Formats: sequence, structure tokens, C-alpha cells
Amino acid sequence: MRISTEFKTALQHKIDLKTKPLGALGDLESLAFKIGCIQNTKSPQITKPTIVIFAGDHGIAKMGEVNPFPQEVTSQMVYNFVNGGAAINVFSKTNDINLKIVDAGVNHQFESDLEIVDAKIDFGTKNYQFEPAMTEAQYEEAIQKSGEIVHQIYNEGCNTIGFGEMGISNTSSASLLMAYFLKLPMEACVGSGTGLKEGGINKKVKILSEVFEKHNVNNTLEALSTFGGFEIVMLYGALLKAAELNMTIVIDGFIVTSALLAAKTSNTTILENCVFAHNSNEQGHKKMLEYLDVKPLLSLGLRLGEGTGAALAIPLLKAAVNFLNDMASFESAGVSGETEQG
Ligand SMILES: O=C(O)c1ccc[n+]([C@@H]2O[C@H](COP(=O)([O-])O)[C@@H](O)[C@H]2O)c1
Ligand SMILES: Cc1cc2nc[nH]c2cc1C
Repeated sequence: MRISTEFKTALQHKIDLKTKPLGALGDLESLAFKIGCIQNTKSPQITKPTIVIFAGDHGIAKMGEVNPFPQEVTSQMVYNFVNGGAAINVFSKTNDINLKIVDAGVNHQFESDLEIVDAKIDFGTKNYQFEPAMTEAQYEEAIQKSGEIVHQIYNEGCNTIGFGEMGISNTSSASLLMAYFLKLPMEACVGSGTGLKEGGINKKVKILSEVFEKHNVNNTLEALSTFGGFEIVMLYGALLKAAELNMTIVIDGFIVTSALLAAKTSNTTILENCVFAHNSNEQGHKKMLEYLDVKPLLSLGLRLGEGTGAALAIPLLKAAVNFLNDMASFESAGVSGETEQG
């Protein structure tokens, strides 16, 4: 969306006239400015904040070579989300955030009466050590379905959406995507994921370098469909749809940011809608954020995923719009402004 210079000046002026020294609310001021620009109003609102978790399984996980935890943990954690026992449940509840769980392609048939959005593309991706993770038709279906999910959430009145994911081995997909989009050597893109030690990380680098060399990837579609997973392609489609609907998008950790790298090639202005929740402890995330030239709100050493960073950052978005809407100005409160010496 094109925002006029006059509007930006007026919005900044409103922030500057609040009863505080200039800039004293630091990053909250840039956050209020950003949300005001997204909504094109000096009185923005956060309505029905929602986090969507896309869950999917990965063919490579069955080998147990790049992931410390077994593939079954993906479906087990989906049950944990449904039963309210995961970190994301606790943080969403704490901060009054709606939570939606999406089966993007978990290797398990969930019972139909569970609170899970069934968008299953398949029972896990293929192992990209041997063949592309998915077909082009599956890739298209994933984008279509995630776009519809976001559209429905938007229609329910949500204007602020955070994304999370669950998928054993998906740091490997994210590293492959990072290597492709940032043109960096695999060592710079691979980290410990859910807990690999040095030897395990070296092995992961070797395996993923071979995967990268094996496939001739030339564009975003090929990168996403070759390296997967279904949850990452759904994140890609969801990010594009949320930007199209001009929502405020809260970006979580390493895997969500890898989907954003892809989405940015399809929508070059998508960052205007994105707020970065935190810097993940997964080593490649810092370089991704540097590449995007963005500053995350929180630095808590998280490396969990699930959208936990997004859930923790959403109260800051609320605080930012609330100070913009509710804080007194120097004039309204009768507080003296800076003197000439300032
Ligand atoms: O969000 C992150 O930055 C993050 C960093 C490391 C791990 N994860 C989570 O851990 C899982 C993937 O780790 P791995 O080791 O199985 O590739 C997946 O379920 C992610 O949600 C998430
Ligand atoms: C237990 C566990 C919880 C997770 N949540 C997101 N990714 C995860 C990976 C594991 C292994």
C-alpha cells in the first residue's frame, strides 16, 4: 500500500507529541509507526490476533540423520497442541491470542472430531535425498489451501496474524532454502535444530550439501517444492495471502523466516506488513534477519518454533497501538515540553 508522506509526517508528529521525551519509547515507537502505516490510520487497532501453526512431516526425518527427535514427535506434538499442553498454548492463553492448528501434511491420520484444520497434502514429504519433496500439483494445492485458511481468519475479523510451525527435520528444509535464497555456503545455514551437537551438525552440513548439489533448483517454486516441507509451502502461501489482505504479520523463528525469504521473491514489498518477533537461537536466523535488514523485538534465546516468539511479541504490538491511541499529549495533559536548551 502507498502511504503518503503527509500521513507519515502526521503519524510521527502524533507519536512525538505524547508525554515523553522524543524517542523515549524506543522500538515501541517504530512499531506503532509501522502498524499505523499498515492500517493507514493514526489510530490503529489490533483485532482478533491469531496464530496459525502449520504442521508437516519430512521424508528425510525417517533416516534419523539430521534430526535428534523421531518423526513421530510431529504428530505427538499436534495432539499436545490440541490438548492445550504445549508452550504455544500457554503463551496464546496468557496473551489472549486465538490459535489454529493446521495439518499441512503430518504422517498420521488424525481423528476428524479434533480441533485441527485438515489441509493434509500427503502423509509427509518425499525424502529430498532421492527425489523432490513434493510434486508441483502438491505445491499448488498447499498454497491454495493456506491462502483459504488465512482468508477465513481475516473474514472472522483478524487483522494481526502470527505464523508458527511444527515439523521434525524442518530446520533442514529451512537451511536448504536459506542457502538457496541467500547464496551462502551450507555451513552458514545449518544449526543444531532441536539439539544436535557438533558432530551431528557436521553430518547435517554434509548431507544437506549433497542434497543441494543433487538438485538443479532455479526458482522459488523449484526451491520450495524440492526442499519442502508442506508446512513451509503453506507458510509461504499464508504469508502472501496475509500481505495481500494488508494484515500485520508477526514473523516467528528460523523456519517461518525461511518461508518469508521465498515469499519476498514473489511480493517484493511484503516486509512492509511484517513485524519480527524475536531472534531465534538457531544460528542461521541472525544472518537471515541481517539479510532482510530488520530488527526483531525480542531476544530471549528461544529456538522452539510453534509460533512461541510471535505469541510473546503480540503484547508489544498491543502496547504500541495502545500508547498511540490512549497516551496523553503534552497539550492534553498540560505537561511542559522541552526547553530551548534541549
Ligand atoms: O523457530 C525456530 O527458530 C526453531 C529452531 C529450531 C527448532 N525449531 C523446531 O524444531 C523442529 C525442527 O527441528 P529439527 O531439529 O527436527 O530440524 C520444528 O518442529 C521446529 O518448530 C524451531
Ligand atoms: C518436543 C518438541 C517440541 C517442539 N515444538 C516445536 N518443535 C518441537 C520439537 C520437539 C522435539
